Amino acid sequence: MKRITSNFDTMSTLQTGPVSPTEMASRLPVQLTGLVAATFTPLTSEGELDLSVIGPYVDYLAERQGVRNIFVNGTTGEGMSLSVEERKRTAEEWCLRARGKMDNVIVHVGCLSIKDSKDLAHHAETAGADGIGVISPSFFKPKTADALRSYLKEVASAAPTLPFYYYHIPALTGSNLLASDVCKGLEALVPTFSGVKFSGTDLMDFGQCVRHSQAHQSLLYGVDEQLLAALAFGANGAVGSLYNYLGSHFNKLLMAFAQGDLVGARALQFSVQDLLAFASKYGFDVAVNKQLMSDLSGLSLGPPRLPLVPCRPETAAAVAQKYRQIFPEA
Ligand SMILES: CC(=O)N[C@@H]([C@@H](O)[C@H](O)[C@H](O)CO)[C@@H](O)CC(=O)C(=O)O
Repeated sequence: MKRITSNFDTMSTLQTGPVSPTEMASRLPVQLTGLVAATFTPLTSEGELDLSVIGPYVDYLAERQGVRNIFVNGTTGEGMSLSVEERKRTAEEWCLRARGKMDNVIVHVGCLSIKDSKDLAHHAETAGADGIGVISPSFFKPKTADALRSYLKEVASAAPTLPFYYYHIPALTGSNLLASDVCKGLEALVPTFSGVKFSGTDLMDFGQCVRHSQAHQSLLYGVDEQLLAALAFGANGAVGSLYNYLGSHFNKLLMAFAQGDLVGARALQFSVQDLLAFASKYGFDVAVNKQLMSDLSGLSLGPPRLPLVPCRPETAAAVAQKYRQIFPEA
């Protein structure tokens, strides 16, 4: 694992007084780029954590999908449905098993209670994570960008050596704050601010995040079926669930885009959209997605946790069949 905390360690020992945001930025680690798989959390059929699957899962991503970064305990990982203790155990196992195999393990630490978020942020640091991500609280929602920035500042302060990513996912948090507003001036409050995980469809907002970002920050897009559009706007990478089983396909898309082959990149993106258009007829959600990943990878990921209900086996089988038809080489 490429530990990217060392610059922060150096930073804290060298620091003798207040450091300007510009100086801080020059000490930050290099950008996170490429694909980041948002991992599922393996559960037993009784709904308990099944940590034994995490080692083989890491190998599958690295060897079969060419994916070298993971985002754990996020939406796909049902982080908000796990207890704090379960989130700690899961994060520890991912960090342990990813060592030497993944470049970055980013741990999502957002909770409804700021105390729990801070506890998880601190824990991620001690567990050896390479970064943390935080969503907006979603029950009492921050009414202003200022309020959310204050919240993010406090959570980030519990992991002062880890790169911090603001995780924008408005459809699930119900927050109507623009990510570009939230990020305005965030580096002055959060010295570790390293970018945004943008799981929204408002490409103007995304464009504004890119436009006002700093060179060391990563703009990671999270709506996999329209990644190509975000690349055109300047995304540095992508975090999403589909990279679990379409990582090698999306790596081709990234390559085609980098080489200026827009026709090729578009064809690769359209085939993903074809799969999603088919799957959405079945109500494609984390439950269906998790079962699909189990079927395609052979990893036993178990059921989702309530309130998500298990996907009917016929549904996952139909989507898996479509996947094999569209991606015969995968
Ligand atoms: C709402 C949702 O689950 N979005 C996914 C996407 O990867 C999504 O599954 C994909 O674009 C298919 O719609 C990610 O943005 C979520 C994510 O990165 C995470 O698990 O934290």
